[in-house]
Amino acid sequence: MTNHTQHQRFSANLGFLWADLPLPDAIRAAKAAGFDAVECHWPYDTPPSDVLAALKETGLTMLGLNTVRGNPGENGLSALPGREDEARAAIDQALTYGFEIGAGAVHVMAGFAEGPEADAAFADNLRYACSKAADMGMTILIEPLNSYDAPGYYLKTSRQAVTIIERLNLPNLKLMFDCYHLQIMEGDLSRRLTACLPHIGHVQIASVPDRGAPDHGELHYPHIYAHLATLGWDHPLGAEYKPNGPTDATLAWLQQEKRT
Ligand SMILES: O=C(O)C(=O)[C@@H](O)CO
Ligand SMILES: [Mg+2]
Repeated sequence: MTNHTQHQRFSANLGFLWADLPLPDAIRAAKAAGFDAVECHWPYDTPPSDVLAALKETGLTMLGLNTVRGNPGENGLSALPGREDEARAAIDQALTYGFEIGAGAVHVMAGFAEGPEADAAFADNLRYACSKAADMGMTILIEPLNSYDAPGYYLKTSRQAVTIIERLNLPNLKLMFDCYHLQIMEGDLSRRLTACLPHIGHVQIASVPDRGAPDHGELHYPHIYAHLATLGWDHPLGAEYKPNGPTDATLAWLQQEKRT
């Protein structure tokens, strides 16, 4: 039973939802299912004109996309010392593609790294990304990932991300608050959402610990939705979960939220 009055809106993360469909068809499927927006991971194999056509046809907005991960086994380039040229090429690629399809944000992926040289590389690459993104009216997101799924990933906690955001003090540098990752790493999500709110650019959801639909597991999402409503959060929440079957068969939670 939900207890919130303000409806949250939801964005389908097409990196996971309808991942078996070509991206334009996944956008159409998200619209048919009742999502309010879409987001993706790595759309680069699809011509941006095809994505744009599907967005126009459905009236949905693509909220964001990721920079490429790099070589096989890598998970981003921007905190890797000595890889600045590749990191910036990845940032340029994401911003150009994102701008063309009207996406508001690019998630700059840090990669597997640690230590002072990684800190410096990440800061320099974020300054570069934010300056270019500002010229395009876009936001740069950084996202802590949990250490079970991404052991050794540079960004591990919201605390670390907020420290970077506050130190760099760039108006278009924001936190991707993925409830799934942050529940695993830090918990205390209600207080953490409140504390991080000024720095949050996007919120994502999935069940914990299995990263399924947000209707089971250790997080009670109706509470999170209500809490976000009290904080005045009104951007669509990114449904970034791994369907345990055909995506359309996993959407009871969305239909329930639309009914409340
Ligand atoms: O894994 C996540 O969570 C994401 O949001 C991806 O964009 C990063 O792999
Ligand atoms: Mg995420």
